[in-house]
Amino acid sequence: MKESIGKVPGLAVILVGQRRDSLTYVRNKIKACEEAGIKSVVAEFPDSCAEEDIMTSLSKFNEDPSVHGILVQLPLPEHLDEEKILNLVSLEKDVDGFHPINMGNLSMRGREPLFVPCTPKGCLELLLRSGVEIVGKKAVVIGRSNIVGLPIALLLQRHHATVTIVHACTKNPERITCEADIVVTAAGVPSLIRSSWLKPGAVVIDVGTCPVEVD
Ligand SMILES: NC(=O)C1=CN([C@@H]2O[C@H](COP(=O)(O)OP(=O)(O)OC[C@H]3O[C@@H](n4cnc5c(N)ncnc54)[C@H](OP(=O)(O)O)[C@@H]3O)[C@@H](O)[C@H]2O)C=CC1
Ligand SMILES: Nc1nc(=O)c2c([nH]1)NC[C@@H]1CN(c3ccc(C(=O)N[C@@H](CCC(=O)O)C(=O)O)cc3)C=[N+]21
Repeated sequence: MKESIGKVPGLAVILVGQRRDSLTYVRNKIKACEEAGIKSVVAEFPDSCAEEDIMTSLSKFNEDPSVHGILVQLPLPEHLDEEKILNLVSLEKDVDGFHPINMGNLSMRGREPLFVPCTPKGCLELLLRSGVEIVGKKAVVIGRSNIVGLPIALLLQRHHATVTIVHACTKNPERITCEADIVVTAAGVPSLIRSSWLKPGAVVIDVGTCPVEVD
């Protein structure tokens, strides 16, 4: 990085609590940073920490010129106000793309967000690099979370697909998915999609990961 852009980019990660999945994801991110020549720092807080502690740490990262990107690992413990915390992340450092202004710009025509959430961006990239036509196609996204389902749906719409979102309250989801040319599923429910849910030849991306017990 230093050689190619003359600077060492810095990533700051805020990690609250000891969730096993979060620890794994953060470890993977740090490893990816090392491989890419990005300097990373992790600010770790106990589950019981005060909101103020996180806000103070975030403000420091916002002002630190050696930090170019900030990630707040989600989910946060219940007692913390996710909205308040994510709102404080500087727009220019919001590499997750979770700030409401970045999400808002993603959803508006003619606007460009500074960052797009990485998993949705990866899904779109996968479709584009695989030569899947998106314009005018029927796409169904299963899940509407802020970090996966919603931004994927918005991205597909930006690429001129006709998008339907299926969620936990959707009646007869099978009838909707079986008409889709493209299905992106991110519900976190294993074995939700059966073959009868899909049109032959449909392109399917399964974003979901689900831990299963093996003996
Ligand atoms: N590979 C990757 O990079 C990533 C993978 N993931 C994985 O993707 C999955 C989704 O993650 P995330 O979006 O954070 O999860 P959330 O739990 O926040 O959201 C799940 C979504 O799925 C919907 N849903 C739940 N059950 C059903 C159902 N039976 N039928 C239809 N829709 C349903 C929910 O609907 P409702 O809104 O109505 O409750 C909700 O919108 C998880 O398995 C997660 O591990 C997540 C991030 C990155
Ligand atoms: N601020 C924030 N940003 C996130 O990007 C974010 C988050 N919070 N909270 C939780 C979700 C979940 N998430 C995943 C990332 C990678 C895999 C992934 O790569 N899974 C590997 C396995 C990884 C492993 O277990 O070693 C796989 O499916 O092959 C899954 C899920 C990111 N999230």
